[in-house]
Amino acid sequence: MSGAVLLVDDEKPVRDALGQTLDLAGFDVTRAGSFIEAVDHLSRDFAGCVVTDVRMPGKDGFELLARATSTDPDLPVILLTGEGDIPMAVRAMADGAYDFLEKPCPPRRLVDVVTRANTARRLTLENRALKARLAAGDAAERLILGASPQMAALRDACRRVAASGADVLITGATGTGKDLAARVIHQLARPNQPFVAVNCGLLTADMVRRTLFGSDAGPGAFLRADGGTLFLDEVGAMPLDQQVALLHVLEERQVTDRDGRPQRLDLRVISATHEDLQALVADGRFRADLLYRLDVVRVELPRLADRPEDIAPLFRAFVEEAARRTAFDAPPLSADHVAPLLSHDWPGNVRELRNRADRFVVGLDPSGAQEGTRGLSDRLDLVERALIEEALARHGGQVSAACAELQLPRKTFYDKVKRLGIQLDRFRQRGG
Ligand SMILES: Nc1ncnc2c1ncn2[C@@H]1O[C@H](COP(=O)(O)OP(=O)(O)OP(=O)(O)O)[C@@H](O)[C@H]1O
Repeated sequence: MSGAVLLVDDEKPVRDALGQTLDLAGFDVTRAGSFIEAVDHLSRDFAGCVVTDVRMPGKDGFELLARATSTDPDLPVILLTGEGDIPMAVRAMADGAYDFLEKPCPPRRLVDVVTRANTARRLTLENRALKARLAAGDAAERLILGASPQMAALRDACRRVAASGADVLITGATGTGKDLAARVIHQLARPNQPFVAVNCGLLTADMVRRTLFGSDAGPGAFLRADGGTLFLDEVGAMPLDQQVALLHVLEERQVTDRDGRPQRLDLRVISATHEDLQALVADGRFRADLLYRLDVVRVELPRLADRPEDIAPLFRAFVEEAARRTAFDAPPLSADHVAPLLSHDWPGNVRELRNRADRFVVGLDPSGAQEGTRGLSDRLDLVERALIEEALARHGGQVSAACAELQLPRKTFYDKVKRLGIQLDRFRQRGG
């Protein structure tokens, strides 16, 4: 997990001693006795750093530095210098050397410098991979992570559904990615158009009516989503009388505006539920005709525990993302961290895994592996930020609703948003 080191020194005893120190510190060490032996290992995706002696018979360490920087200017090269070589080594820093170490080098210093170099290297490679993914893939590829067959099938399903224009029902347990799948379908089919999300589970009957059809406060979600996508989350919680009204709009594809004039709608409706709608129909809590109308195309999301091969890669991706978001370093992940993830059954699915990654990055991991590496105020900031962001997400970015839920005066809320670097825009519903 600590990364690779290409260790180059012509003197075997030095190579052995330094190599052993690095082995013990957990690095994956490749040893080379000369420039010629070393060059074959240099590549643009080498996942670590080079530690090379300066003085070697034949081509020396400076020539290896030149070759490494021409292969990849971001590959860290650490020079091992004798006493007389320091002025040259200092000049070599200007030519792109990462650092230099004077021989004999204390093990602790060697490990520190290599750890720093490899952290920088990991970030470089991650950024490159992210940029490549962003440049290469469509929204399904960019946003839906996971190499399991179920996730490949989900990406395909989103593409097919997007191309079809049909209304969609997304089913799956909490945190499996229903909201994400809806946004991906929208992005693939109607990018740059409004995406309006209504969470039927959070609203009273009267609020559902006003949110969907409008009120004195403004036009309803149908009109706001016109041209784009209306996402009805937790549709199983919709009150029965609103189900009738919804069915009517879905069939007629028109609503009346505030002046009572009929307006034709061009939008896709995506509904989502974690409930068994058929069972709700049997219970008399959901209309069979509405279910039939919503369920034109169905996308089912698998539980995380049913695709265990995705758990560790997703956790890594979320740790890296949390590190970028919080400006904390991503702590190294060892097998000790990954094993408990695989034995857990993840009732909260991907959301739970993502929250666990957030806690891991700030040292609140339940294994205690990172305990003590962050100060108390850093940890409290993260908890505060998570609670505020969750409230904003729940209320579609509406500050007054988030303040009410968190019982915070508006000014205090804005002070915290500023201090914690929360971007309110991220939570505002487009078109909403
Ligand atoms: N395959 C995936 N790749 C990347 N992120 C994912 C994936 N699946 C889910 N997520 C992330 O997990 C979190 C939960 O997903 P989401 O909100 O879409 O779940 P949900 O099924 O709508 O949950 P709920 O039913 O509780 O509303 C989000 O942060 C989402 O981006």
